[in-house]
Amino acid sequence: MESQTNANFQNIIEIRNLTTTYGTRIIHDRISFNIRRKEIFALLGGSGSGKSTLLNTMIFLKQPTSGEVRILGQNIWNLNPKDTLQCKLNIGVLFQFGALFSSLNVLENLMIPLREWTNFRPSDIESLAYIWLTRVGLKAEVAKLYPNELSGGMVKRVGLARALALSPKILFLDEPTSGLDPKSARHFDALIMELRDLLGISVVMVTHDMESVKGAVDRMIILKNQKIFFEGSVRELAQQTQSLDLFLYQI
Ligand SMILES: Nc1ncnc2c1ncn2[C@@H]1O[C@H](COP(=O)(O)OP(=O)(O)OP(=O)(O)O)[C@@H](O)[C@H]1O
Repeated sequence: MESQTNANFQNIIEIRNLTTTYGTRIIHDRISFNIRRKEIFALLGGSGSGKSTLLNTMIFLKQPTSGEVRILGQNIWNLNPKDTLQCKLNIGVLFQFGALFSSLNVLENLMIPLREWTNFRPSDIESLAYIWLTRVGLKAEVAKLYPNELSGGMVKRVGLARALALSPKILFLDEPTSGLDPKSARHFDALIMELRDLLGISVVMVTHDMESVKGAVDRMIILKNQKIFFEGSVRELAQQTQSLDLFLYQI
């Protein structure tokens, strides 16, 4: 029997024989891999290798042609509407450009999911929004600013706070450090690791940032020619290649 939230599952996500297509074009050809609880997992590969498409199959944006995406034991593309909604509450997504509403200030942006999905009192929603703001390393004064008044790093942090607002079990990040200077990018990596430890979440990210891969990622897959070219840790990859740096930068 499928369990909805079996806390003992070692694999929080299981991809089984997954094939995705656009029209007649095959992007992934029967790929399988697992993502474990509390790990930071990267989807890597060259431009056009299908990283975003794969991420999209896990966040309800792209239906696979065949195969399964199992999250917490459930085949997510085979759920009834009520279970789909419940499953969506287990995931938080930070899109590449933050996806903040430009006409709303930071506090209002953060309160959106809490207003929509909880019955909390307005004063509690506001307090929670402030707590998340602090958790992602932003000061309370930032609450009143509008997105166009924020730096790139701050936009990412607000987007992160909003993705975490409903306490999801899995956080999906699309190119989290793109557009950030190297110092901000490493701070963002450190924040992701800290939040993973603090909240016990699993993190799945699409990235081109090889410093993130080397510094923050536990395991990864590398996509190539519709298949998984490599699956494992940075250390395992290093054992298979003469120059890890050269290899990673050539992906
Ligand atoms: N909506 C779509 N319709 C048709 N083809 C698409 C669509 N989205 C992506 N593709 C194609 O599917 C392939 C994989 O795209 P995808 O965006 O998943 O790759 P990616 O690895 O994330 O690329 P990048 O690193 O450049 O962002 C590409 O050839 C792309 O042109």
